[in-house]
Amino acid sequence: MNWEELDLNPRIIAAVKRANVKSAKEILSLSGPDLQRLTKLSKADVHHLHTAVAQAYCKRPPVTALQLLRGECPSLEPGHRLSFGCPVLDALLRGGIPLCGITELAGESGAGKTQFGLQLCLSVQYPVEHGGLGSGAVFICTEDSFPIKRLRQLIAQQPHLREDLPKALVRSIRFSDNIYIEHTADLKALQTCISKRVPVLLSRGLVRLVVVDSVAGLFRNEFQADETIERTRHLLTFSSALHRLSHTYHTPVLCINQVTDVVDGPNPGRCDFGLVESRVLPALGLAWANQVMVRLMLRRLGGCVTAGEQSCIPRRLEVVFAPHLPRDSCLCGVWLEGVRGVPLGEDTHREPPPPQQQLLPDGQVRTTHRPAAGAEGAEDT
Ligand SMILES: Nc1ncnc2c1ncn2[C@@H]1O[C@H](COP(=O)(O)OP(=O)(O)OP(=O)(O)O)[C@@H](O)[C@H]1O
Repeated sequence: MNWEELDLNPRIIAAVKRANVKSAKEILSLSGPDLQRLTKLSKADVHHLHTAVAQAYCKRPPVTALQLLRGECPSLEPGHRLSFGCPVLDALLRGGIPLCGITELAGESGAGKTQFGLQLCLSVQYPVEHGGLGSGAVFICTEDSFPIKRLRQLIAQQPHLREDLPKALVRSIRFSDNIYIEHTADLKALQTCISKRVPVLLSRGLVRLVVVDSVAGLFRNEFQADETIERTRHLLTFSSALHRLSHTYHTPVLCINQVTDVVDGPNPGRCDFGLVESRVLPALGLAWANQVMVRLMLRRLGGCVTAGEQSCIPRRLEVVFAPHLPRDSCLCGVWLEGVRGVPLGEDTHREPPPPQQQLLPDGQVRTTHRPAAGAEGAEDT
């Protein structure tokens, strides 16, 4: 921060420099009494300091609609995205997940969706030049309790995942201090969290990523099959609150979603975004799909993929739709150190045999999927 540009008495600026306060963010997130203690300034001086810094921030040029559309932010490089911390995944998503709008990650249970969410909570904390946003994350759990053991493991393994970064930088970040965990057991609690608690964290600059794990559970549980209009109304209220937060604070929002089985086979009348071949579709239907800017699908495949001494069940991360991306996919795995893509050429993935098709007496075709040799009961190691 260039303190000399602020409309402040040089005495106050000197006190701030003496106290080693370096950024406007630090000033705005400290309370008056804390700033007084640090700078040894009077209450009136601290009030002037807070006001001058806040005014300087308000004078930043407004973001235009075109900038929002391109994912640009005046203080960031145009098109800056939140990196996954893995070159293969980042290449698929052209840098990572966009800063504006809702990114959905759908997949079956055990696909590794939560692992992706946790990894983003860590990568957001790296400085902008290393693909992060230099801030924390808020992780909203709606069903299961927060996987704290796995988070600790991922933090301990960060030097291995981010081998591209200086070890001292990785060790200097206090990852667990910057992840705010919220548990919301019902829709009312979720709305309160999104409309009251999350904005406080965002406005204080404490977080720059919102993860909701997951969206489907609460909306499925709280409404009966004949209450679709009411459910859609709540869904739209929820999604518009997320959009407001994302656009106001230029913050990526990751919504984890479950999938539903396709029971009636391919149906040309149903809008499933080219996923007609799939046996599962993201939950919550078209009303929710229209609120999502980027839809990603994560699938567990058969077979096994190895890297060094580790092996795991391969996953395919697929871009279903996104305004800036083609339909594409990449192979990845959930390893001890986190989610990583498998680069082409290093692909040791053994594909399972192709599905067998059998014509039944009633004219229908039965498809049987067989696991790869040696993959039955395979577990990630
Ligand atoms: N320590 C670990 N090392 C390697 N892989 C792990 C580790 N912990 C979890 N996994 C992998 O991640 C998978 C679970 O991932 P995750 O909990 O993210 O799934 P999910 O898609 O969120 O499932 P659900 O919808 O049931 O919550 C496990 O099946 C396992 O393959």
